[in-house]
Amino acid sequence: MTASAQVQERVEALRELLHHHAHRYYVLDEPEIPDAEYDRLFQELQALEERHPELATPDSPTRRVGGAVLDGFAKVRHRVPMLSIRTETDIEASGARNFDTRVRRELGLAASEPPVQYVAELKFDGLAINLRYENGVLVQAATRGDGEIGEDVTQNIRGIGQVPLRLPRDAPAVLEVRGEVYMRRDDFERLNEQQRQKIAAGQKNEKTYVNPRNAAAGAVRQLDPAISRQRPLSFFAYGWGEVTPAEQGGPDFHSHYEALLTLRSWGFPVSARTTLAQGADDLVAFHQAVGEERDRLPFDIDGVVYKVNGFALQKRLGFVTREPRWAVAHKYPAQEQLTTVEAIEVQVGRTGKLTPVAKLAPVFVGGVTVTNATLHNEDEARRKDVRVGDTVIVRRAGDVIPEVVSVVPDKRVQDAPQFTMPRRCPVCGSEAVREEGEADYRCTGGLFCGAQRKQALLHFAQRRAMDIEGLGEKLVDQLVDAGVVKTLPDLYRLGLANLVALERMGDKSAQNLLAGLEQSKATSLPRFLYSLGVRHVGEATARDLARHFGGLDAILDAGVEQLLEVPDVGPVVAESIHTFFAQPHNREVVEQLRAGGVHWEEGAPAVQAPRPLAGQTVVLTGTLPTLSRDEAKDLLEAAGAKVAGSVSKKTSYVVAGAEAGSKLDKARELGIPVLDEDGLRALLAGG
Ligand SMILES: NC(=O)c1ccc[n+]([C@@H]2O[C@H](COP(=O)([O-])OP(=O)(O)OC[C@H]3O[C@@H](n4cnc5c(N)ncnc54)[C@H](O)[C@@H]3O)[C@@H](O)[C@H]2O)c1
Ligand SMILES: [Zn+2]
Repeated sequence: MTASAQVQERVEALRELLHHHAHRYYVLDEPEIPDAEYDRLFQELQALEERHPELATPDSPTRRVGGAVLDGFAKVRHRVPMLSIRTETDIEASGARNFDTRVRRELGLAASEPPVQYVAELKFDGLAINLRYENGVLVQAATRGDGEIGEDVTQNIRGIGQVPLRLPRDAPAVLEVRGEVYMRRDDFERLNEQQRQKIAAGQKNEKTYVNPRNAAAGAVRQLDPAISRQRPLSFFAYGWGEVTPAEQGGPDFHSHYEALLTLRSWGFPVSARTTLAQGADDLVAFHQAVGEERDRLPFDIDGVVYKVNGFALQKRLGFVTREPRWAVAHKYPAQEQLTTVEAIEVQVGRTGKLTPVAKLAPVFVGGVTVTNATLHNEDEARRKDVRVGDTVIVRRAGDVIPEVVSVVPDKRVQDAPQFTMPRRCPVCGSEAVREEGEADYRCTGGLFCGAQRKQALLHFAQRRAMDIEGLGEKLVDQLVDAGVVKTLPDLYRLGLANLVALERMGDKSAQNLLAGLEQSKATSLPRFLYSLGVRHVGEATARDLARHFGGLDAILDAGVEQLLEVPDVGPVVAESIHTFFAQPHNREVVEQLRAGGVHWEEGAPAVQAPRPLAGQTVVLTGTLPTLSRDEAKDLLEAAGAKVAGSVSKKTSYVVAGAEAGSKLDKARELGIPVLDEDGLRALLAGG
């Protein structure tokens, strides 16, 4: 094989790959590889074509912009093509000099001539939109498409608050404004959190988005404008297309910067970071400064853009195929990279939440080396189907914890097992439970679990709990970090010697803390119960439990059924209390606290009317012959039932009177027992 046949083969392979990935990215909004990977392939092809011009073809990805138009949208032919921007490959700040050198050379400027003036802008990571205004009214919004023909997405763009629908009087008769539709990082995180909740609640057709750009593109190219409107989108203007010419009464601009300022005066958001720059030094400084700010920006950028400011100079520089010679994109380290998963571990948070975390082969993402990435929860880990050995895309943007966004499917290692969430806490071995409708598993060993130590101590010491004077966050950190306190009872074993050995702890504060601990021992049952930090047991529930059972032992041994008899305690709360006290380690801690001197006055169990309907849910519909709706409700609640407003699989009974409507139909459909007023009375009587 000759070298040139090899090169030709490589060129063809690259084109095929790039076509495939461009289609996934631009048309389907479902990229399979990170941008950095795409850019690498793209630049390899570009370099080969530059070295072997005979291999260039007009349909090469290097000659064409973006992707095709999605079915379902009307096509829009752009009056002025929407181009791409060349990327400077040297990502060091000094790479900016390459652009200035090229510009000066092409303009034939001698070294002695003054610096070229540029505009330096952020390169927003969203998607380009052309907004067309006629006589001051937004008439059309279109995506870039292949640069010549885009998609009409006017309905979806109208919903973006930052896009003006009307312009002031001094705007020209025809004005096309170009800019980027993007999603802020916080909006993106919130959207994905909502999506995860929906998935946890069993909504099958929902998905999470891989990054803000992808979420924005999906929202803009959403065929249902109602769904699109629920997606929080933002907009920045950075250019224009067709504009009424000056000789026909249009604006008479001479520079890019001047035009941007005017767009701003007409109500378009132009980034405050857009700056005039004199020569290469300013560009280098801009790249550096923005690079330092990047993590703190509220939105993703993948680089900065430099544009020659003066229109006269721009004209002299002109265009090559798909990009202007007067502009360049200068990138930063990519926020998404490929790496492999070495293990999947489960971490336990301060509050007991279990999070699956992928341990990665170290990879440089968004400017730092990353070795851990979150998989969020069981559903997400399964939906993405991440397995040990997989090649994955990792994303790290801003201060957000790095996450695995997707698996590269054709790199799956055979026989890698699917991930399963452990049913026990990996730190303390207590049961891990996932409550209905929740996305997360939680460790139930709150009093003993090493991961939850600090949280448990802080909660215990709170004023509304055991009220331990002088035990705040700093001291808890110190005590735990020094290994002096592991579980709650250790607090009552502290002596002066342990305390004064701590840094910055004087005799006096140590004495005060010991006194505070001593005082806290005399407490009340509700306070004590609350201080244990049982999930769903707030102060009110603690009080109800104490009143109902009278003493602690009855609570420790109560089954779910008995717990359900406590007013206001529903199935989720009952289950949580029961599971908590079923953990041997938690019970041990409670015993040790009592043995350590924590005490209260116990009462007698409350005498309770019988509650034959505890744990049942009843729906009322229609008019009953003698009981009013409120009376029926009171009777049911007094008997321990919950009265709900709608019928579901969980409904125990439906009580139907005259003119019962759809609730009755629903009950029949689901096979739920239907009672009349007599039936209701029999039920209340326990029969
Ligand atoms: N992951 C994949 O599979 C895949 C596939 C195709 C393309 N891509 C990515 O798409 C990008 C390249 O495609 P492109 O041609 O759309 O973009 P580009 O890099 O050529 O840049 C042009 C685009 O930059 C945007 N932009 C943001 N701020 C701007 C500003 N201040 N001034 C002017 N333009 C600004 C506009 O949307 C414009 O269309 C790359 O980042 C590439 O990695 C990824
Ligand atoms: Zn645990």
